[in-house]
Amino acid sequence: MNVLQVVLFVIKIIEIKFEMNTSIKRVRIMVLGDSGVGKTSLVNLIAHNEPIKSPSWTIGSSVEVKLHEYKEGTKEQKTYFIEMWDIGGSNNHKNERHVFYNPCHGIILVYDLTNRKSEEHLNDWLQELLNREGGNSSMTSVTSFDEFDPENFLGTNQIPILVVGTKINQAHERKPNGKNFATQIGADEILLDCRQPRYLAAGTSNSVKLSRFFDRVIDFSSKSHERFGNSVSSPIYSSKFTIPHQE
Ligand SMILES: Nc1nc2c(ncn2[C@@H]2O[C@H](COP(=O)(O)OP(=O)(O)OP(=O)(O)O)[C@@H](O)[C@H]2O)c(=O)[nH]1
Repeated sequence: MNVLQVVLFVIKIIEIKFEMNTSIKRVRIMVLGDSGVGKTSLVNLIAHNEPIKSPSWTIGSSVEVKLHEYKEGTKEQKTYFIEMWDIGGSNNHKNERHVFYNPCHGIILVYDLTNRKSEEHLNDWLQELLNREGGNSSMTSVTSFDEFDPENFLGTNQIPILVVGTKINQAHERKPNGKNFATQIGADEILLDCRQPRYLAAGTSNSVKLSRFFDRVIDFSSKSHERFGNSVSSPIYSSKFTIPHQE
């Protein structure tokens, strides 16, 4: 058994105990991006509303859980557990990472605003997840397409994606609207400093975007269950597609 298999085994046991102890449903989000962009810092801020003091290098993955009120303030309001799977960005584990990618009900793509390459790499991260080993083409909603088409991301059956740009406190310039990755895939984007809780404070546009994203993830998870039952896999893309390279 290698380290990743041991980690997965322990996670499975925790999940089984967790399910025995609670009737609250849970959904699972993958948090992806290059090493050092701030995934651990972001996930900690979202889960605990406070910055992490000294984030360590993530080996394999780590999981944080947050309680979320689905459709808060409406008759449909319901509490859910949001699992955020922080996947280590190091290339050392590139070949084994796919074991964490299933099931997946939503994706947070993280890049560093001071590191242009990290935004360009988001397409690779998306491809890696969507074409993951174990991806079952019979469960996907999209066939193949050569050119990126935002419609393929915006349909109600498509997996929700949120793009997050970190280290805004160090960023000097920002690409004009329309040139950034989030705009190209038609996803919501949040820009923040993960060390400052005010960026996700209640009532801010960022916190509204995050809450709306979690609601969409829950909708997507419910639809997956309706269509595919309690399958281990969730229906996400496994199609081949390309996103035009940014200048
Ligand atoms: N100034 C600033 N520093 C940040 C921000 N987010 C993260 N950092 C710092 O960036 C470094 C890397 O952050 P991590 O959260 O460990 O990055 P990661 O993406 O989880 O990295 P891996 O575990 O290697 O995949 C740490 O020193 C953080 O304190 C931010 O928004 N602003």
